[in-house]
Amino acid sequence: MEEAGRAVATAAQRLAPSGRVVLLAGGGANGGDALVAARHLSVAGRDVQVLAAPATHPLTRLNRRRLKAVGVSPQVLSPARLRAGARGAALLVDGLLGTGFRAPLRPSMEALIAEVNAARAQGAPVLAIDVPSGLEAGPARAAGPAVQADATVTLMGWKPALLFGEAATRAGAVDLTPLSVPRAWVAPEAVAARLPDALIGFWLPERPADAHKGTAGRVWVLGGHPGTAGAPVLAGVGALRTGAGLVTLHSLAELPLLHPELMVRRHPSWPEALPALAASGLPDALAVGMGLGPEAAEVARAVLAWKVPTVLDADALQPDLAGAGHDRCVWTPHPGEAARLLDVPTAQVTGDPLVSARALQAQMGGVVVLKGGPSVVAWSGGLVVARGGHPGMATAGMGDTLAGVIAALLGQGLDAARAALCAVRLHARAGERAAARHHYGLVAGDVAEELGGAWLDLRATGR
Ligand SMILES: NC(=O)C1=CN([C@@H]2O[C@H](COP(=O)(O)OP(=O)(O)OC[C@H]3O[C@@H](n4cnc5c(N)ncnc54)[C@H](OP(=O)(O)O)[C@@H]3O)[C@@H](O)[C@H]2O)[C@@H](O)CC1
Ligand SMILES: Nc1ncnc2c1ncn2[C@@H]1O[C@H](COP(=O)(O)OP(=O)(O)O)[C@@H](O)[C@H]1O
Repeated sequence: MEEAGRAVATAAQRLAPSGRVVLLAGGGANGGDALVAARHLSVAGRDVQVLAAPATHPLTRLNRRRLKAVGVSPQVLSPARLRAGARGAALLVDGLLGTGFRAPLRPSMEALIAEVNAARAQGAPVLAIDVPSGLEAGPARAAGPAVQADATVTLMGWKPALLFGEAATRAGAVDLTPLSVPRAWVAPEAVAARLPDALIGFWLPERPADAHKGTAGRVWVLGGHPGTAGAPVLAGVGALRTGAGLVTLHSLAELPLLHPELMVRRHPSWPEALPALAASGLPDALAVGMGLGPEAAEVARAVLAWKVPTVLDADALQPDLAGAGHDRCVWTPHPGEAARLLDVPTAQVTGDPLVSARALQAQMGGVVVLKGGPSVVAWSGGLVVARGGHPGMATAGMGDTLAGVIAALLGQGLDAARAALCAVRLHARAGERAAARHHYGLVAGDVAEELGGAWLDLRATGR
């Protein structure tokens, strides 16, 4: 609590370097963090006003005494006092409710939260401690009445509510403060790891000066069907723009020859094509499913038996492939496809993407990328929530490009988990770059064009 409160005080100093700081302390440990912050701010010479509920947590009681010892006496917390105190305040610090909050909100607390939001509307910025009050830390569901913060200092780990859905917009800019506490103390809500760009940049493969197209990864894309013939092309371009040396598209459909760098082979039927392909020498990686149509599950089952590093996307994401995955395969469902695999409503997937991603990984094996804004990567050793991306990426074909990016990294020798983690971040970074030019008008091809630049951005942070 001491470390947490000090981090909150530091953030408060940064957000409001002068003026009166009003700190709101609930009865639990979240309120205790606010009391510690108030002490540090007061000792630093800041004008602080503390409105506190009766303390129920022993450390919160202790920190109330410590605060009094430096000459600050908390006032009783009430909506009227909050309204009066917020007038002219440089900053409101919300320590009403943290991870101990369980919905539904009691009316007395709802009135306080309404006052905080009214004060913010009048111009007082709000800094939330751990999670904005009124948000349950765990689920990613839409918030009921909750504090709208400008910034949040979250403690120990990212809470799902700060990452997904409408609730995440309540937190403003989030800063993570890791605390030096035993792992066992980390609240179960604080499970979502986010990888630094520097680590992704470090993992991206370097190639020697004498590299040639045969050493930069041979990738096959199996997909396309009349009406969805563009999907494998987008995956192929994604693979090329991620550095794959040789990319061949295999399809029963006639594919648009928009990119002469892509090799295209049209086959009469999959039952004829698959044995011939296997006999011709397997590639370093493959992506299967993009626009492939009704035969996708059978094609996917056949190629999984090849044990080549494989991305399974779109039509290849079928429940009857459960358990057919191997440790070099990556499944890339969006929430609708994830719901089909898990046989649950889509809202259940989007309501708890972390739990859904774990369940999918257990069901399908290998690595799962549950796509969205943001995406979740799950493998047997961990779970990571990706950074970045842009809402302009919500457009058809974006996932096809990602499948190609993953395949290219698999083909360049990354293991499945690292290929997925690097690809998702590369794709998101490329989306951010493309959005700077195209905003909501960006299309999958624009993202592919930015993949090289995104790679350089990430590598610059990683070396
Ligand atoms: N774990 C650690 O190591 C560390 C944890 N840390 C901090 O502890 C925080 C968690 O603290 P916590 O567990 O004491 O709970 P907390 O968020 O203060 O909520 C309890 C209060 O909420 C109230 N309340 C609950 N539901 C309600 C409702 N529906 N409607 C209205 N009120 C409701 C409940 O009231 P009661 O039920 O007691 O009347 C009680 O007053 C965490 O977020 C972080 O900030 C840091 O110090 C770092 C180390
Ligand atoms: N709002 C967003 N923020 C960040 N990334 C997004 C957002 N919307 C979509 N994406 C990304 O775009 C891709 C969409 O994939 P998908 O739905 O499979 O597209 P398609 O099936 O049309 O190819 C995913 O990688 C997803 O993470």
